[in-house]
Amino acid sequence: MASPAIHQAITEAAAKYRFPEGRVFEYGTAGQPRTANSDLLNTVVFAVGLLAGLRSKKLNGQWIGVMVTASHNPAEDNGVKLVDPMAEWETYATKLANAPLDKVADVYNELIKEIDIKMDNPARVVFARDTRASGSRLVGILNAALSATEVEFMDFKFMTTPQLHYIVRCKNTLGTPYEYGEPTEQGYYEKLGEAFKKVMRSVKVQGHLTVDCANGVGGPKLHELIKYLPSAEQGGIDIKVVNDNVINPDSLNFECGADYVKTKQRAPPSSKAAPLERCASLDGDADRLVYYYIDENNVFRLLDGDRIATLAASFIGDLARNAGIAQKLKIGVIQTAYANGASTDYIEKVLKLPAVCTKTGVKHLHHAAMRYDVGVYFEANGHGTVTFSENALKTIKSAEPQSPAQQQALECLVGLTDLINQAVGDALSDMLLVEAILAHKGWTTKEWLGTYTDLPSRLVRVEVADRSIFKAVDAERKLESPPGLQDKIDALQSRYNKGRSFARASGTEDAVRVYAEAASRSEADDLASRVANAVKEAGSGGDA
Ligand SMILES: CC(=O)N[C@H]1[C@@H](OP(=O)(O)O)O[C@H](CO)[C@@H](O)[C@@H]1O
Ligand SMILES: [Mg+2]
Repeated sequence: MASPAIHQAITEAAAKYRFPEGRVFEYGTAGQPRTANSDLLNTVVFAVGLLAGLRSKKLNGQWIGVMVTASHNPAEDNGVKLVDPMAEWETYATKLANAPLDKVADVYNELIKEIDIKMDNPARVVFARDTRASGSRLVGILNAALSATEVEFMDFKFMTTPQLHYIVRCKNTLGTPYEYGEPTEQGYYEKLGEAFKKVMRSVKVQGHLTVDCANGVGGPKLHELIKYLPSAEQGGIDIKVVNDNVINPDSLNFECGADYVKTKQRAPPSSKAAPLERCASLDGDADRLVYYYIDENNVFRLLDGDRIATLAASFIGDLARNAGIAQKLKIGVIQTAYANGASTDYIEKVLKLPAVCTKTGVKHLHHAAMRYDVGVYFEANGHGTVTFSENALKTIKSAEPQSPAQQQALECLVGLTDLINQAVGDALSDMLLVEAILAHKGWTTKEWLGTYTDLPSRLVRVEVADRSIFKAVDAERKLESPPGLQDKIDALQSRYNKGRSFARASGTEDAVRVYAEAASRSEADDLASRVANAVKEAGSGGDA
């Protein structure tokens, strides 16, 4: 039980908010309630603050992170993510967030009993926010919840989501053999800068890179990171930062950023990049990254998360072989059903690595990646990273090189384990990884694109009356409900050369997403629209 003083403090603090009438909050794909109107979030953020404290107590005072962001979504949206998501805690969060405000303290007490929390344990929380205007108000609410429950906390102000993950990992490993780094923003830049220098010891980046920061928190943070990187003359990267306006809050994710580029399949209209210039886009909280360029025929060429995954897996595989430790490292690539079929083929047939498909949402990919010594995971939209197991770290760090070539490969691998943010997908760290790999391979984006040819694909959003009737199975590649719809999709896709299509309810939007790919653009479009029609019919109660 909470002390009567805490119970009262919670009730008093909660009395300042108004529960949004008729609203039920749910957890989405990213474990993050998000809403188009940030005013509705007050009570959710308050609940998340209470819960973060409980979670920390449950873990004997481990630091828990809370990030206030709505990522790639419009500027007026906001949301909140817990660093260290745990599936069963999502139900607790839902309970707290949906409790009437005068009952929040009672529900808090019920949870203490249900989760069996020792109230004498310390509770520690760190939080940060992206550049959204509503962020400061929401952080104030977090502050109120944490203060009411006497939780120790640190406000890291503006940060990218991966930076906050980094801080949490550093704080929780401090003084252990797995110490991750200095738990400060500067520590983050220093770690990446040092690691990048190590990985780049024998090579040079060719040409320059233009980075579109979605007018989000990634802009100022990239400017900062650049100070810790070797300059172009020293063999480092010549980075041109664009869309780094955080003064005008409405420009966030507006006609720019990784989500715009991936979904619209085009460069931001503001882009001034010349043909063949290497470009990258981050999303609003800098945990997604995509690359692209305009080719000599003025055609837009996208290098998305699938491409980053295949590039990283191929490079790390080569390094492991060159270092003489390939037999000791089990490498796997984790994707979702949205990965282009050509990338999966390339992973299995050319790289000869296992390709695993999980449900959408990085929490699922991350989990699956941890089953490998080196787990490369990326969503097609550009969110991902590489995880190294304890065994991998030990093998890499203790291997005795038998030749200068082996030594070089080992040093590079050691550098990669520091360069890659193993806590979470991190656009800034992933960008340095891609730049380093291209430099090592001596590749331009054109050669990178040439590794395989994407199958034309189409993603369609279908609005239905009730998306909850669409129940997916088999890593969300098949629907078990509504009855009969999957048979229809199967029949449709079998009519197209290399046809593959699936439908699943979005976890973040009130819609069903339909994906289709096939050998040609017209076939992919046709398949997508037919499956979308079947979904629409089934969703309106018609005969599927
Ligand atoms: C097709 C697609 O890109 N889906 C996205 C989207 O999830 P949905 O459940 O599809 O709405 O948002 C998630 C959170 O950002 C992201 O992890 C996921 O990849
Ligand atoms: Mg994001």
